[in-house]
Amino acid sequence: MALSRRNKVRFSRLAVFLVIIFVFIYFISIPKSRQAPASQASTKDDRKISKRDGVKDDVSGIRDIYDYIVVGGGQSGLTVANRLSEGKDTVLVVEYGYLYHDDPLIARPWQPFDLSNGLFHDPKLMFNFSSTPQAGLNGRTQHISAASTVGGGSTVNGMFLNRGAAEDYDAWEKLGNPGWGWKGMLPYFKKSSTFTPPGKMLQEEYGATYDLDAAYGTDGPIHMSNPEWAWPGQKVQMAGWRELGVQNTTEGAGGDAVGIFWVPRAQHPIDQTRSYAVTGYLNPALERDNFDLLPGHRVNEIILSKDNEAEGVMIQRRDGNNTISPVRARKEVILAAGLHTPVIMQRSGIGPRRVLESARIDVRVELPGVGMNLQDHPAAGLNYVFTTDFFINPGSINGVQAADEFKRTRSGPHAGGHNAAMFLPATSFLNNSVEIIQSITKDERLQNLPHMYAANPTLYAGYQKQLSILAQAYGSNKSSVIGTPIAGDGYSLLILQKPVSRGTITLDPSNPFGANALVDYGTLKDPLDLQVLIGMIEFTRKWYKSDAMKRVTPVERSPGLAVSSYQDLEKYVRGQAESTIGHQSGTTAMMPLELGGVVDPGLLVYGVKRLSVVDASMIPLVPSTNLCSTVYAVAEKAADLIKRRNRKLWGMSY
Ligand SMILES: Cc1cc2nc3c(=O)[nH]c(=O)nc-3n(C[C@H](O)[C@H](O)[C@H](O)COP(=O)(O)OP(=O)(O)OC[C@H]3O[C@@H](n4cnc5c(N)ncnc54)[C@H](O)[C@@H]3O)c2cc1C
Repeated sequence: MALSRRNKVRFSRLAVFLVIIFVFIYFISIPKSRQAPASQASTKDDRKISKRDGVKDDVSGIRDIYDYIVVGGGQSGLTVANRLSEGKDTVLVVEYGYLYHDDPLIARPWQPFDLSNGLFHDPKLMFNFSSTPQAGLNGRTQHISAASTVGGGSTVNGMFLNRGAAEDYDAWEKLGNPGWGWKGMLPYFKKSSTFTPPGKMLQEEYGATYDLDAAYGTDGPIHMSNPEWAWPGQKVQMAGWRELGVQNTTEGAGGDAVGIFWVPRAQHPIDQTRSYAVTGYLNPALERDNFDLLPGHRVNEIILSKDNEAEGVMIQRRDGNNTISPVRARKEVILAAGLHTPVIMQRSGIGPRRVLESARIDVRVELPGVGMNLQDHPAAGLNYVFTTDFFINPGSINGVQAADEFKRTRSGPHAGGHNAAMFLPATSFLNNSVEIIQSITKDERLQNLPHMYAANPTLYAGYQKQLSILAQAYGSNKSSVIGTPIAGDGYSLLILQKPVSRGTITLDPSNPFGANALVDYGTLKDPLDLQVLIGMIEFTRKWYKSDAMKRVTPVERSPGLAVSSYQDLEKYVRGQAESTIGHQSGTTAMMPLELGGVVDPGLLVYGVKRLSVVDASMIPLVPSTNLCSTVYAVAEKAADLIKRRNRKLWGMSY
């Protein structure tokens, strides 16, 4: 039926009116308390968004429904999203941060050679808030070290791409997770990486070794390589450790991550630029029609059906617009929001009853473990000056010369930083290791746990199971409890790899949707962690006195040799140590429900259908290593598990 012109005008006015009414009713029906404030970002928006079609500016550019929605376009999120979009399934990644494709500091963070002011602390790339006061650190708060940009931690991290020892992953299996031991993880370490062996100079002059077959892949998305360059001081430092009985390990990435070994960097071997989730996983996915990335948007909560099925997510722009929009997922909602994964679950009514009730959130699924079991790698430092130093050393580099050398040769200090490390078993440096091992499983440990553990016996049960595994690890010479970079300078960063203290991440009950998460690292709350760090300080002082180290005539600047009694060292560590090196993990642990676990070995959240977790928060017990390559392997394995179960459910879609 043809409409007259006047009727056409009337009809379109009516349609516009109805749309306005609908939109108005929809948005006033979303309580203000479920909206985030306009922006929590402290810096101006100077992002550079790729013009590629898959990068969306706004919800108007995305579909109403996707097969998969990935919450968080950080390291694990991009990895999983790439693999899930390999076939025909549609995938949306919602990421709070922005995409900075062309930032030269991301590609080569070593250019200014001052990381204290550089990439790690660039506010545009990071979440900018602090932890709660840390009782174990004299009440000091800690800067949260977590990325908020596309690529997440892989965009900002130190590019040190090591792996834990086989026993670290076998511990995950022992915690009730078949298939997650070293044997189950190795194929995914390999799948995620392409390894280029160290060059002739590193091998001949510095003794760099590797074992290609035992450890590496040759066609994965992430490059692992070392520039043909090292600090001369590193040789001396390694010789000093050898005097104290520490052995060299041929290959640290093949399950034998104990002793002194060379560590490849997440670096492209040709141009020495960062190889990360954006270059390895995002860029190829952006070529596909079935893949969309929505940066600059925050997922507030998961949409749950009446019978607790994850149907989609509620998303909101990060900058200045309080509009909240739903997006639906046909197959699965996948949480990859790192530090914020437990908070998103809690906002959605999934978590410990007391936490949810204090924030007046309806309890949809009571899961006591959500936000508990927080682990990181706390670190303390010793500062020395080498009065007979080498040229060139990290303190003496001339930025202009180094930049010029890099331009000419693609080598020198600007070609890349740390490339060697030492990881030590407890028995190799602690005088009282037997006493410490015996005390690990004692009941006194329970007194140092976060008060929220008291509300649920499963949390205690899980922790006690972890302690029994930790006691074995502390007694094993194939598992390390301290790691330290071998960096060629006089700063010794001593990193505790197997803490027994635990922390929590919870929403702020006074403003669950708007305020920052409450992050309590629980650092050094348990005195056992302190004992181990102090034991390592003493061992490190011995090392500075070794014949090899005498060559550089080291003089201790801090804490200073006058600080030598246990009490004085305790004071020093509590006043100086840091809670985090960006390794927040464990808060939605993969463990059985009766051990306070949150996800099953398929990474599905207990009590919720079609909701999984794939980021570092699924780690039940933090491995003795920096986490980047572990996160890639977990996410690769997660993608296989997710594809497999959905293929069964939905029939072959590709
Ligand atoms: C400064 C720093 C240095 C590090 N150095 C090293 C190193 O040298 N070697 C190493 O092996 N490891 C290192 N790590 C650790 C490693 O990079 C991380 O463990 C890893 O990247 C974590 O990956 P993820 O996927 O779990 O989380 P992330 O990569 O942090 O991803 C989470 C993403 O979710 C987004 N997000 C959060 N909330 C929301 C929301 N509500 N809605 C939408 N998106 C959201 C965030 O913006 C972020 O991009 C470092 C980490 C940091 C922070």
